[in-house]
Amino acid sequence: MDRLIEAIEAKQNPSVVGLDPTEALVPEQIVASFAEEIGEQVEDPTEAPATQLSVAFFEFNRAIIDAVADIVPAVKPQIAMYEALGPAGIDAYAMTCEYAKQQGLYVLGDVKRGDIGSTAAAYAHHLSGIGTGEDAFDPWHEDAVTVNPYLGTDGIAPFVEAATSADKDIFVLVRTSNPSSSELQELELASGEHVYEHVADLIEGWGAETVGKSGYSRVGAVVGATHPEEGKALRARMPHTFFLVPGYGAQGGTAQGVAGMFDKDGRGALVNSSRGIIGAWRKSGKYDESMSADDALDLVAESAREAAKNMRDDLRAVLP
Ligand SMILES: O=C(O)c1cc(=O)[nH]c(=O)n1[C@@H]1O[C@H](COP(=O)(O)O)[C@@H](O)[C@H]1O
Repeated sequence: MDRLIEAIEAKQNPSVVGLDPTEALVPEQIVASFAEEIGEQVEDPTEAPATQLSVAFFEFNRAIIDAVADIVPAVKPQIAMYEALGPAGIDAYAMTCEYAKQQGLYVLGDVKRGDIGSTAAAYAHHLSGIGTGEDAFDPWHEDAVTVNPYLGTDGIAPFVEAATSADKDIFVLVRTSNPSSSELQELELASGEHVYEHVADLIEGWGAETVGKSGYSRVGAVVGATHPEEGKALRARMPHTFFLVPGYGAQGGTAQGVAGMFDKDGRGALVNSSRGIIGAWRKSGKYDESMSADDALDLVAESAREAAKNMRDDLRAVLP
């Protein structure tokens, strides 16, 4: 987590841009501009739409990354958006991670994995890559991944091990931002605490051996921006755990609401916005269906930069 914290301090910005492209979030002329090129490349014409959209996702992401790389410390590509398109989408995901890393950004792969120990060990290759020494190969280019704790310690341990040996991190779901998160997470245990509080305590334990010079461990927690009070209490309960805080913007989370999730020095949390940044072009009032693909990409980039700056300034305003 020390690397992430250094990156946040260098940019004086505890926010991350979520790269969650969908067909609706990419201006249609950008997608259309790849029709001819893709039509010539694919053998099976039924593959063309998914391949075309995947290429468009990558170009869209690249424009956004170029526009925000000097402002934000990190990006969080959400793999679901890419997996939806099959193998071409997965390529676009990995290429996005690689490009972001080349631009000096910390890449948080939102893959939300979790399984029995032997399978978790395979998923943990997201962090450790494959091969060793001269044959080492990292197909994913992620600095961290999100993990689901439902399977308990043996579903987490392989990720902690891989993170430790590769100098990377994980973020484990604790109190998620979605409306029905309370169905399980708020259940009360015999001890009187809630399930999510018990998960919080487990996370402090899972990370205990990996606390870095920043005072935070490699095992972070995901705490939704839509739960300001619980987030504040979790901050006190989890002194060595860095928070990923999604749910800002599109889901209603605000800078005031997340302020309590930072520590007394204004560190300890990274706030995510995806649609609020990458879809900002739709609210710019400048989009026109007849504009060229290049102009649309410029608008996407310029609007994302503006939205990322506004988010940074909003967060700075509530931090010490
Ligand atoms: O792990 C996450 O990042 C996550 C956890 C959570 O509790 N809520 C949540 O929204 N997310 C992710 O954060 C992103 C939020 O996107 P926006 O609502 O568009 O900003 C999506 O990629 C979600 O999958």
